[in-house]
Amino acid sequence: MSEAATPPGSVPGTVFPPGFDPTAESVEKTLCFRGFWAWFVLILLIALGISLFMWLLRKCIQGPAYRKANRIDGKVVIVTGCNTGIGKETVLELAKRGARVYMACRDPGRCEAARLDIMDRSRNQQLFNRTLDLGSLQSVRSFVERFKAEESRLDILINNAGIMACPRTLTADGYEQQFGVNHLGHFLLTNLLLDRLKHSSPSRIVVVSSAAHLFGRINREDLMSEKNYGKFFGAYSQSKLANILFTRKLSTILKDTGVTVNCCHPGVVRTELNRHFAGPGWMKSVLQTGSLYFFKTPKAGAQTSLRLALDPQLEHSTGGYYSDCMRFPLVPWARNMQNADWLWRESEKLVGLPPLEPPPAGQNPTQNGNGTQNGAASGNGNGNGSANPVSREMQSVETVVVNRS
Ligand SMILES: NC(=O)C1=CN([C@@H]2O[C@H](COP(=O)(O)OP(=O)(O)OC[C@H]3O[C@@H](n4cnc5c(N)ncnc54)[C@H](OP(=O)(O)O)[C@@H]3O)[C@@H](O)[C@H]2O)C=CC1
Ligand SMILES: CC1=C(/C=C/C(C)=C/C=C/C(C)=C/C=O)C(C)(C)CCC1
Repeated sequence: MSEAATPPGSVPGTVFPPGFDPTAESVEKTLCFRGFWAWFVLILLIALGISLFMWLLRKCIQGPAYRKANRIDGKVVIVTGCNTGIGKETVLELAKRGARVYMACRDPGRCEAARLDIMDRSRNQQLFNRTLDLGSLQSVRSFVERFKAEESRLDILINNAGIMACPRTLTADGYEQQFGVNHLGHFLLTNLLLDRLKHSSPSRIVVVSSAAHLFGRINREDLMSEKNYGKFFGAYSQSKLANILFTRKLSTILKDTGVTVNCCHPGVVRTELNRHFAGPGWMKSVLQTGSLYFFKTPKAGAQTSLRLALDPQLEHSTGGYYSDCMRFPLVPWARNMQNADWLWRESEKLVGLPPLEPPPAGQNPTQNGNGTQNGAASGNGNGNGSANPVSREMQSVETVVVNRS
């Protein structure tokens, strides 16, 4: 038997099996990554993959932006709670599009700082600093009175202001703070402005609610959370559910008037809404760091409000709930019209507005739904010495022109 041939370059005497080509193998080996470079490339590829994934995830978290370029030159807009957060970004965008914006804030100093900043960035001088404390029905009335003296029209009202998970405190009128500010203050404000909105139709109301409404229930027996106060899952989520029921009821009241009303969840947004967070410092730090990546920016959080306020395609859409600029169906308890009716009547009494509709048969018009007399929740201790704040409001209703036709 003859031995296999020894190819040139191989160690003399080495025996190779038939068909084996050692030159080809050495070429192959030089093409292969090994050692440091192999690891370097592998790690680089993994890092690139992770970065791409994180970039896509962040894009998804930020959600879609309102991209239509329509302008609203000269349109009159009110935005509540807009010295910071989502409200400030909303005003900035509206100002860039030429709106005349009334910035309705509780702290005139903070409002002025925001107004100057927005004027600078938008080159729009038509921004006005107006004081509105939604935790005081008197402040709401004063704001409306001044606004009506200044403007004969109102094209867009954005009920944005909000307070979350604070310790149990009361509004100036003795109502639980979150229900009072997030729902009742806006309820009165909107009702007092309806005549201007109707006069300016087509016009729009945007209500900034929250996905927290999913945890909410309207607690007819304890609307002011006197017996049981849960900061987030009780009072805040109830107030945000109230925002939605208010939107639903108002959309039926405003049918065929040319005034639309929609509500939204802005997403989880990195703002000052957490200011009452009382958890441990380490948790705050973790959230602070995580939120840089996993929360929306205030600008991204403003996009759904902006679409509801601006999109010509939504001119006739009303009564809807939106998130990430899209309409979403509501859970049954957020479209329960019996609850919406009850809450509407109850809110009328609590803010001292005359009833829009007659009370249901068998109910004393001076009684609220849980059988107690009208007025702040009993024993409210409102701290301003007023014995019956709502009856005082009832009186002052007569002094404010309430055109609800
Ligand atoms: N951030 C989030 O993840 C989410 C926010 N939302 C909703 O978005 C809205 C905007 O919140 P966001 O921007 O995040 O929060 P911020 O706390 O950053 O802004 C809230 C605004 O509301 C104002 N405000 C609070 N209380 C009153 C009051 N009594 N009268 C008038 N204005 C008041 C604040 O004024 P001041 O600075 O003077 O206190 C501030 O301007 C709220 O309705 C909130 O419930 C909903 C879901 C998630
Ligand atoms: C505590 C804390 C934060 C977390 C805020 C959270 C968790 C907000 C959630 C808001 C929701 C869910 C609102 C719904 O309406 C921040 C901003 C990261 C800053 C650092 C401290």
